[in-house]
Amino acid sequence: MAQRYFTVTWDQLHRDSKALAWRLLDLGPWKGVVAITRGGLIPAAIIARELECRIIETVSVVTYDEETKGEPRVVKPPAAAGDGKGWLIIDDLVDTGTTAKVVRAMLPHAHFATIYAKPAGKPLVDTFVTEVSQDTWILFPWDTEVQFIPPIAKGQVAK
Ligand SMILES: O=P(O)(O)OC[C@H]1O[C@H](OP(=O)(O)OP(=O)(O)O)[C@H](O)[C@@H]1O
Ligand SMILES: O=c1[nH]c(=O)c2nc[nH]c2[nH]1
Ligand SMILES: [Mg+2]
Repeated sequence: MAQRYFTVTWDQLHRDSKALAWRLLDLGPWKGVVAITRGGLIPAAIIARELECRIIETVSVVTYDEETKGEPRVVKPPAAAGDGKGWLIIDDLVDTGTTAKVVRAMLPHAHFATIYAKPAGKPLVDTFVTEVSQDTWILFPWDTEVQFIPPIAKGQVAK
């Protein structure tokens, strides 16, 4: 179980996705983008828009059920991307690197980019924007809602 949470708003996600696009701009041109569904879909759409890339392929890997990790299952391979040469793979984050390892094996010549990276998965990523600690769980805007939070003084647990 994560020790802390890092909440990402839609605004922040858009900003960080654009920051990633800036880092990728001079590394292209790209034949297309491979989005790792589902978490990579929205970042991939933002990045493809910024890089003026119209070709988007998907690869579906299921590794987690909420915060519980299981064996990675490839539900859909990235058929259009060949061995990955000239293609850009986008995911929202790398955590343990399990998903990245599976996708890299399918597309060994692609460039792998994520918005967020935790230390264990970082060596598997070519380009990322923000590092968070391994014990942090990132909460993405599609998994959360705005809700009432009690004042700090009321919410404190007695020590
Ligand atoms: O580095 P790892 O430990 O493999 O974790 C990272 C992966 O886990 C999440 O996907 P998830 O399996 O939850 O599927 P989803 O994208 O459909 O939510 C996330 O979107 C990454 O793809
Ligand atoms: O929403 C998520 N946040 C995370 O930190 C994470 N790590 C693996 N899979 C994840 N999904
Ligand atoms: Mg995912």
